[in-house]
Amino acid sequence: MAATTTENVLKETVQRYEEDASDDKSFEELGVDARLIRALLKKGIDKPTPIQRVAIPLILEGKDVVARAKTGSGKTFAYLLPMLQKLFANVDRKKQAPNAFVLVPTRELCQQVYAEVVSLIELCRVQLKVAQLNSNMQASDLRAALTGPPDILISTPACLAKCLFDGVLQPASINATLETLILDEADLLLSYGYENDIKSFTPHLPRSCQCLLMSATSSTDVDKLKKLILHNPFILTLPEVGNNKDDVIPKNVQQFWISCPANDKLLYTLAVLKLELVQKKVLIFTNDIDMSFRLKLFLEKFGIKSAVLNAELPQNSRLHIIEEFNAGLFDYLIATDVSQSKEKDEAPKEGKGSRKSRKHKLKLDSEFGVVRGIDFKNVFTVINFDMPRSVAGYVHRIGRTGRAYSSGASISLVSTDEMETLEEVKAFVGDDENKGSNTIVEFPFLTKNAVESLRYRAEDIGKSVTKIAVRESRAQDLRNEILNSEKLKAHFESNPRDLDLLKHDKVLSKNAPPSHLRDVPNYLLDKTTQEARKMVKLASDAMGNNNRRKGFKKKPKTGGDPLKAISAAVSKRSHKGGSHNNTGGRHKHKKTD
Ligand SMILES: Nc1ncnc2c1ncn2[C@@H]1O[C@H](COP(=O)(O)OP(=O)(O)OP(=O)(O)O)[C@@H](O)[C@H]1O
Repeated sequence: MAATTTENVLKETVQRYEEDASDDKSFEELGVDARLIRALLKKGIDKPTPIQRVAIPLILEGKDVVARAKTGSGKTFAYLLPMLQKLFANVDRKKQAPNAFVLVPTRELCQQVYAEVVSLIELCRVQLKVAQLNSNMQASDLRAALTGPPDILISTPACLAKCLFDGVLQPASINATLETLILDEADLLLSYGYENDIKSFTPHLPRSCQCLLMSATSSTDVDKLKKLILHNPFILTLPEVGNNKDDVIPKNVQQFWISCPANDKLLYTLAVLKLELVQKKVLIFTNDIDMSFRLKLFLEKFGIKSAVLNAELPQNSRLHIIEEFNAGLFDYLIATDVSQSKEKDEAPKEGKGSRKSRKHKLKLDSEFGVVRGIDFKNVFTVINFDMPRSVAGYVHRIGRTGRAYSSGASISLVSTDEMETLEEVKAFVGDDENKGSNTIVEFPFLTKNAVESLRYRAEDIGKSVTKIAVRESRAQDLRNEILNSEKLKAHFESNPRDLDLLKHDKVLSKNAPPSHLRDVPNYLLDKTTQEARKMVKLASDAMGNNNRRKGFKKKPKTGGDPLKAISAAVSKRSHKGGSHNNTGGRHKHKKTD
């Protein structure tokens, strides 16, 4: 009976907050500290996202919160802002352990959250110390990082467990000091094999510790964690305020698919990119590392430079590739989230905490960490060169675009073998064109003629990218990146902000790409294609892509719908009698080549 009453009270309060979320409340009205508001403004952020509107006041009131909101909805600031605000008010210099733990599933995410916290602290000019740990660190390094101790600790659960096991952190100090525990990407923590690690510190959490659990999707794992850590939390489910709860893909992402024979995927990718039918930056997903190199070598021959990102690369390189891509130093990134394809088939059975199963999971996990939860900045287009094997994988991939208030598009190349997955995706997101956004529809801009006009060149070049060439470049890239990684390690210790040291989109082909393949002559383009590429260029302008590159976040004039942006651009053009100042979305920014 008592439980039901508590539940009712919680439900009512959440309902009240969710109603508030649909208001256009400012950060100030949410009670956010003026220093943090100024810091956000410097980052180009002036109004909260729905999840921030609901979660921030609850967290500031000291409530335990479980927040589930779609990818890219701003969950990180939803917990970081109140966490920092709490620390601003109460810096305890005599403590024996950090006041706040932020636990995330991968090292990439540790780095991402760490960078965000450090940047907020610097912009606010407050004296808070943050430490980031990873399981590669020796006990002496861990001890050094925890000397002080820092106010905030960002780590994976495994590394925190290691600190406890090695006596680097004392359970009693945690019990005496910890005020806030945050589990970010909570839907992934258990599947990454961290259950025992989490169980190793939960007994030491003080009762007064505020616990927050953030996730993009709901799962039994999130429920399990909830039971393990939280008592009577406020459950916030905000896929879209007040809408269908399964609606986890941002509305501002236009989803397309193209039916395409498996053997023609290189050709179709070339057509979409070379004919400029999509806006940059572009993140391309493959299920296979060899295929990512094949695609890279192939595109190189046509003057399209790209970088590859996969779990095989050393950690420092991976972080640096993401930083460079985010900084706009190259436009095409080919990522392989291999384990996503293995997830269904190979993941060990749940609940087996054995060393063997942990090891196996961690291997998969490091691969998974390449993509899940990573905040790739200003990606406009996601291309599924290979279809992901699960709908959840699809949701997370597509979630790399359309972050916060920006818009984006996705194109999935679907072979006959992959039709089943497409059907599952369609069943999940819908495919009714009349329903407008948030459905997956056939890509309207790529004509058969346009594809065929490139076939001869593509097949010719495709043949030259042999298995041996792929293997050699993969090995070469790995050697380069291992070398880079060492340089990076040394360099970043003294210049953590320097991005310009190394290039990741280097050409790997032994022979320079033939110059005649760089441009597509106009006679090869049919009328529809010429119109489509003009529209994409204009849309790119209309959506302020040039500004985004410089780090501004500009809300699209068309409310975030790229197709609307296209029509807006077209009508603007016809209004001006066809003359316009066409910068064409081709950004003039410094590249590292
Ligand atoms: N209020 C805001 N206005 C504009 N941009 C924002 C706002 N809040 C966050 N962002 C930006 O939106 C992007 C996505 O935010 P974040 O990484 O927190 O999303 P997320 O919900 O954690 O996504 P995922 O589930 O994929 O990890 C980031 O680049 C962040 O800087």
